[in-house]
Amino acid sequence: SPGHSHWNYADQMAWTSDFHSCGGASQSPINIQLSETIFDPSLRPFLLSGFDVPEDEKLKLKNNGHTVVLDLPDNLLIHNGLPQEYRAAQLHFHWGSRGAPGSEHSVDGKRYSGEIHVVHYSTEYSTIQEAMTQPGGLAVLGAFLEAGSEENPTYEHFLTYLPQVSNEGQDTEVPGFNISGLLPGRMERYYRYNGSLTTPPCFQSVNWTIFNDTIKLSERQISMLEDTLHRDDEEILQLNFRNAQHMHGRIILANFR
Ligand SMILES: NS(=O)(=O)c1c(F)c(F)c(SCCc2ccc(C(=O)O)cc2)c(F)c1NC1CCCCCCC1
Ligand SMILES: [Zn+2]
Repeated sequence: SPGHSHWNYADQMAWTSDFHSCGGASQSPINIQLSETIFDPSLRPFLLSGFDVPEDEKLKLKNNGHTVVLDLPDNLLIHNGLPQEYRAAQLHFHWGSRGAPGSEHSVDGKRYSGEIHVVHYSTEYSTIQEAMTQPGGLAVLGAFLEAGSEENPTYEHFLTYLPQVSNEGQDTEVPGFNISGLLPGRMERYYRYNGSLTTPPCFQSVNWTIFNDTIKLSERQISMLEDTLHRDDEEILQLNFRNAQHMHGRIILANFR
C-alpha cells in the first residue's frame, strides 16, 4: 500500500512525523505487567466459525517487506469473547533473530520468540479500510510463539511455502487448512486492552486479545521464520517488532486469576 512501506523498525521514533496516530496515548504493543491487570470474569471464551478452511480453497501468502501475511477467506467469524461479531481478514507474524526474541507484546518484561496476529474487523463495516479508522473497528488475537521439543504440524502447512516468498513483494498460494490450529490449544484464558495497529498508520482502533497459553514450535520451525524472509534491499527480514508503548493510564483486563 502506497506511503506505508518507507518506514522501518530501526527508526521507530520517526513514524510519528508521517503518521500522527503513532504518537497517540493508546498505542500498541505494551508490556503486560501482571500486578497491574484487573480480573474480569465477564470476558467469555471465543466462538470461532469457518476457521477450518478446506484444502481445495487457496490462500494467498505474501511477503510485504515488513512481515509475512496469510490472507483469509471472508467467512471466518468470531464472537462471544468480543462485544460484537468480527470477520477475519489476515494473519501475520512478528519474530526476532537467531537467539534474540521478537514478540511485540511482553509479559512482566519477558519477550517471547515470536507472536502471531489474527486481524479481524467488525461486521458493522463492509471493509477493513473503513473499520480500521473506527474505535473498536478491529480486533486482533495475539499469541506467543515458543520453541518446544515437538514440530507443530499445523504451522508446517505454511512454513514449507516461506522459501517461495523469500523476497519482498512475492506471494504464493497455500491450500486451506484449520486456521484455528495456528492459535494456542487452550483459548479460554486471555488478556484484553484497547490499543492500536503496531505499524503505521498506528490507528487506535484495535480491541486487543493476548492469550495466556503459548504456541509451541520446534527450534527448526522458529528458525524457518527467522532465516527465510528478506526485504527489498536484500536485507534479511528479522526483529520486526515495535517497542513497548506507554499505558497512559489504560488498564489491562484478565479473564482468569
Ligand atoms: N500488528 S499489525 O496488525 O498492526 C500489522 C503490522 F504490525 C505490520 F507490520 C503489517 S505489514 C505493514 C503494513 C503493510 C505494508 C504493505 C502491505 C502490502 O504491500 O500489501 C500491507 C500492509 C500489517 F499488515 C499489520 N496488520 C495490518 C495493518 C495495516 C493496515 C490494515 C490492514 C490489516 C492489518
Ligand atoms: Zn502484527
